[in-house]
Amino acid sequence: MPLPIDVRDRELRAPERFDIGAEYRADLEGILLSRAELEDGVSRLAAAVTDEYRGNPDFYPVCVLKGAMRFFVDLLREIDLGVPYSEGMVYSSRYQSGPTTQTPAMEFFQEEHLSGKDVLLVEDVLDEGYTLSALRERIEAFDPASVEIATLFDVASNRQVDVDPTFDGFVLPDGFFVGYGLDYEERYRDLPHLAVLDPAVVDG
Ligand SMILES: O=P(O)(O)OC[C@H]1O[C@H](OP(=O)(O)OP(=O)(O)O)[C@H](O)[C@@H]1O
Repeated sequence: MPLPIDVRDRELRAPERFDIGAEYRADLEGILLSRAELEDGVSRLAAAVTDEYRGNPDFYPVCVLKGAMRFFVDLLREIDLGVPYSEGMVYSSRYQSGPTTQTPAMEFFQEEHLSGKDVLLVEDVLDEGYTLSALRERIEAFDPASVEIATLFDVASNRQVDVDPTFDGFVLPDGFFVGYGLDYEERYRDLPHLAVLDPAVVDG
């Protein structure tokens, strides 16, 4: 199956059918992608990234914290370029206490290492696009050789600014997703599946 995998029309499955605790199940409307389906998507992305960067010591994957942490580790575990390369990370958040901002708060680690590198921004979800647009602009100021994007999830219908991923895992419908790094008020990142949160949890 070619990437991205479009799951916009897929039906949710009942949380009771999955190996998750009752404390979680009560808060979920349903499961869109199981752990096994996520693993398969990550493997396909890893193969595509490997094909593109094989033998390139300037490959510089950057983890966009915190949401992409799990995806980043799982992706890199399956990438073997045959040469040593280095890795970076950036903390980025649009959702500080207070209203959502278009420009994320961001903090790079070792941004001087970006110069001359073939940067791959590794993101859990590309939604409105403000985050990756701002990150890319900031990275370009450090004179990298190239900047590409790998996202596991893509809510393409929500895009507000022009950002296209080079490596795109799953195209999602609009919805409030949690799991595999995605959170609601910092909870549910640890859920191994991708689920839709029950609106009652958000509405209180
Ligand atoms: O395309 P956008 O509409 O800008 O949204 C996508 C961003 O939102 C989430 O991060 P968030 O700011 O919630 O921080 P987190 O990674 O710590 O959850 C997600 O991890 C992306 O970085």
